[in-house]
Amino acid sequence: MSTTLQNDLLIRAAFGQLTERPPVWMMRQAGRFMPEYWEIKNKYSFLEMCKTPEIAADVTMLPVDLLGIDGAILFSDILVTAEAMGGDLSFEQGVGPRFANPVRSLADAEKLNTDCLPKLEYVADAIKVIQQRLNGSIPLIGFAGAPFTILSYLVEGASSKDFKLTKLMLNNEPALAHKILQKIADVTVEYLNMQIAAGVNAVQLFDSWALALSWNDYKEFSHYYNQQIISKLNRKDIPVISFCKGSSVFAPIMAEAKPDVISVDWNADLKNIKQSLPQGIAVQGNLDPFVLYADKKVIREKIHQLFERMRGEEGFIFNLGHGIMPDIPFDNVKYAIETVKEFRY
Ligand SMILES: Cc1c2[nH]c(c1CCC(=O)O)Cc1[nH]c(c(CCC(=O)O)c1C)Cc1[nH]c(c(CCC(=O)O)c1C)Cc1[nH]c(c(C)c1CCC(=O)O)C2
Repeated sequence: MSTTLQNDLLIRAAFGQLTERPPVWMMRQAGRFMPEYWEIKNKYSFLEMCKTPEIAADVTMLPVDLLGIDGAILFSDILVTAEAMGGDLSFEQGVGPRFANPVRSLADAEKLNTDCLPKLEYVADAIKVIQQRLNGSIPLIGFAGAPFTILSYLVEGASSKDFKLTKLMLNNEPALAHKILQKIADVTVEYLNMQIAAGVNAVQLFDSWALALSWNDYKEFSHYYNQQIISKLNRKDIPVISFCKGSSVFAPIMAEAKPDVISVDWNADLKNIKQSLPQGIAVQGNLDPFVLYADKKVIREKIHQLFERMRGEEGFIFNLGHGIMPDIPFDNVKYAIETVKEFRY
């Protein structure tokens, strides 16, 4: 697939090559910071948008057409796997995701359905529509949520600041947590392989809230499952990107799962992380997204600072350390992308 792309910078960098400039895409690049997103969002609910392939494709294409990024990311959400497994999911304005039936007991866990791939068929359909629209221009990145992060939403029933109930389960009922995590991992393998079969050019595993875990808990409740998933993907020429908040600390463990790319939050020095990893693993990141609120002069300086630090490093994809916030000015995002694209090593 990658050999036929007009712009394969992202794929080359993901496979550890030195590129003429860093490829750029941004987590949450199709979202509320774009007025054009709201034009669509005002007409449909978020889940309707995800589940209607033509609409998911329209939203996926917004940053492609308006920002000129080097990679498109499928418009969907990490929580669709949990919904397909039986989670009663809704997204409320200003509240975020909610599961009306949180999973907190063995009986709840047993109800989770792992035979749910047909319910996610709309994602494969969306991928096919998006690939027609992209028409070989840039790679399409598919994704899924990692089991620990999905578990946290299923247990808490909503976004959480401290993951109190989730950690209580890990500590008091580890066997229950493992039962749920294994079910999520099994679904995630099938789901990502479905996305690969439908035509994505790369996949990213989002373990956004791994940051909440201690070193040992990360190994036991997160890494163990991420490694299983990554080892079971039909990767061939499809690079696998592993993202978590906490990667500044967990990168050495993440590397053991053998992803092609580790996506790094903004706490660490990216070159130090890169050089500490086994040969051949690429890095993605790691601009603090809050920089995008600043003056353009500052945005430019911080991007160039990162690039100078990464000069000569093979396998570097520019991205943020986490997603774009909804109130970041569109103009600043566009400026940041132009700044990356003008740069040459
Ligand atoms: C934790 C997480 C979620 N979803 C996701 C993560 C992991 C990435 C991260 O850590 O930011 C991943 C995600 N969510 C969305 C995408 C689409 C592609 C992209 O542009 O990156 C991706 C890759 C769309 C979305 N997912 C959501 C929106 C906003 C929906 C709306 O319009 O109200 C979008 C565009 C809703 C969502 N979905 C989720 C939350 C917490 C929320 C509400 C809070 C928030 O908006 O940040 C769960």
